[in-house]
Amino acid sequence: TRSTRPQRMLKAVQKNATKGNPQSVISAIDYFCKNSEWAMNVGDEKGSILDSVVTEVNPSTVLELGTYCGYSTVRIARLLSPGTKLITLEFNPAYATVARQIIAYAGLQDKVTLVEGSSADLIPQIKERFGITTFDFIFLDHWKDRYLPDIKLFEECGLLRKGSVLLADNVICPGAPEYLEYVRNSPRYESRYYPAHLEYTKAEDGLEKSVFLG
Ligand SMILES: O=C(NCCNC(=O)c1cc(-c2ccc(F)cc2)cc(O)c1O)c1cc(O)ncn1
Ligand SMILES: [Mg+2]
Repeated sequence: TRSTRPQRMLKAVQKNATKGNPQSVISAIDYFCKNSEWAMNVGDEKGSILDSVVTEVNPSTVLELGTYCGYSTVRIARLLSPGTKLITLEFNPAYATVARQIIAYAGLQDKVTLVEGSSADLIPQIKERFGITTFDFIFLDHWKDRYLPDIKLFEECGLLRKGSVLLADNVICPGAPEYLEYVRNSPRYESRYYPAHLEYTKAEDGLEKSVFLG
């Protein structure tokens, strides 16, 4: 039977990247998406903004919602201080299987805990299952209609502290209008929009960075 796009992306990484070299994995995926098949990775333009925010925050506790093939997982994990791990949630088992292999090819498996399941189920379990009190940095890149309910869940579960940084992909395309309205109008967040483009295209998109004020 025909391979899937994530499987073809993995093959491209195994063919064109160097094992244990995260930058070469990132470049191989971007090359595949620009020259072979578009895929919904955060991409190089928004990825550079992600890099700068992660570097600025230098987080000790990190959560990513929406692993997909692990592109942004590799981008984030390669910047973390030694001993720091990130938790990434993926609902789709086929995506998770490819992501584990791409993360391992980059040599970052010891810095990543990939959990399969829905954010609605997993967020309330995080404190107990992973011994986390609060997150320093959260990257939202999963189902766009889950951004708002999940940020409310973070608040309810006490997973945010004064200064926690949330960075959301695709706030313009496909869009997360209710989430934007919430973080931009809530007195509990300081929000800033980083304009960019939908990965590998000229369509408008961007990242929204929101700092929890406590
Ligand atoms: O599709 C699941 N997650 C990906 C969420 N991410 C996106 O949907 C996403 C989409 C786009 C996008 C933009 C323009 C366009 F024309 C088509 C797609 C871009 C992005 O950067 C994303 O991040 C999924 C499946 C499943 O079965 N269970 C749980 N989650
Ligand atoms: Mg995205």
